[in-house]
Amino acid sequence: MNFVMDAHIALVGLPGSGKSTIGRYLAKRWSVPFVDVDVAIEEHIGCTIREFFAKEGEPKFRDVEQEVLARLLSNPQKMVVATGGGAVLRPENRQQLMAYAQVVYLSASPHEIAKRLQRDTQRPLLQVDNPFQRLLDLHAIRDPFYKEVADFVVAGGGLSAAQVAQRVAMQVELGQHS
Ligand SMILES: Nc1ncnc2c1ncn2[C@@H]1O[C@H](COP(=O)(O)OP(=O)(O)OP(=O)(O)O)[C@@H](O)[C@H]1O
Ligand SMILES: O=C(O)C1=C[C@@H](O)[C@@H](O)[C@H](O)C1
Ligand SMILES: [Mg+2]
Repeated sequence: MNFVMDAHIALVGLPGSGKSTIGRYLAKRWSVPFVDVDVAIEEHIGCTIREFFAKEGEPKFRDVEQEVLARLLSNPQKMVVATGGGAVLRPENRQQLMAYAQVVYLSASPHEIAKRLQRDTQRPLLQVDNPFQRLLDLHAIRDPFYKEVADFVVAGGGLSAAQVAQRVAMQVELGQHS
């Protein structure tokens, strides 16, 4: 594919919206590195995010997330970056994303995500009695932030991950030529 990335491509969206899955596909398509901020954070802290949440709490996690995200975005090598679902909560992160990346919001309904993640045990914020209600609450708070930072919003309702990835690729590649 003859597409030259002049900025990082960052994916934002709720937990389970497909950032890691679709990010990997895009990086392969464009032959650039893929970085999952959650994985980079786990390398930095030396344990899982779930363990870190339990030991240190969410505010400390957000400090680490901010530091790791800023470091990754300052890399001159252009990459596809899957952000953590809550990265947009901090204004500093929103500014960094808007300054150093083209941002794609993978918009998916809480209902669809709840179905996808029925058996998930790794996402600390969803280990509650009613994960669907939690997703509704997260969506209400975060949707305006995701939209604020996004250059593109791609809705994935009823599409497979491969189809969503295809849509994102088209939007970004067309955007470069418009
Ligand atoms: N469009 C889609 N249709 C169906 N399943 C999907 C779609 N996108 C992702 N999935 C599946 O949903 C699950 C969650 O996707 P993924 O881990 O990529 O989300 P994420 O946005 O990276 O989540 P997190 O913020 O928690 O890291 C995976 O099992 C993935 O295969
Ligand atoms: O939605 C969130 O706040 C989070 C999502 C994950 O990607 C991780 O960054 C962490 O579990 C927090
Ligand atoms: Mg992920």
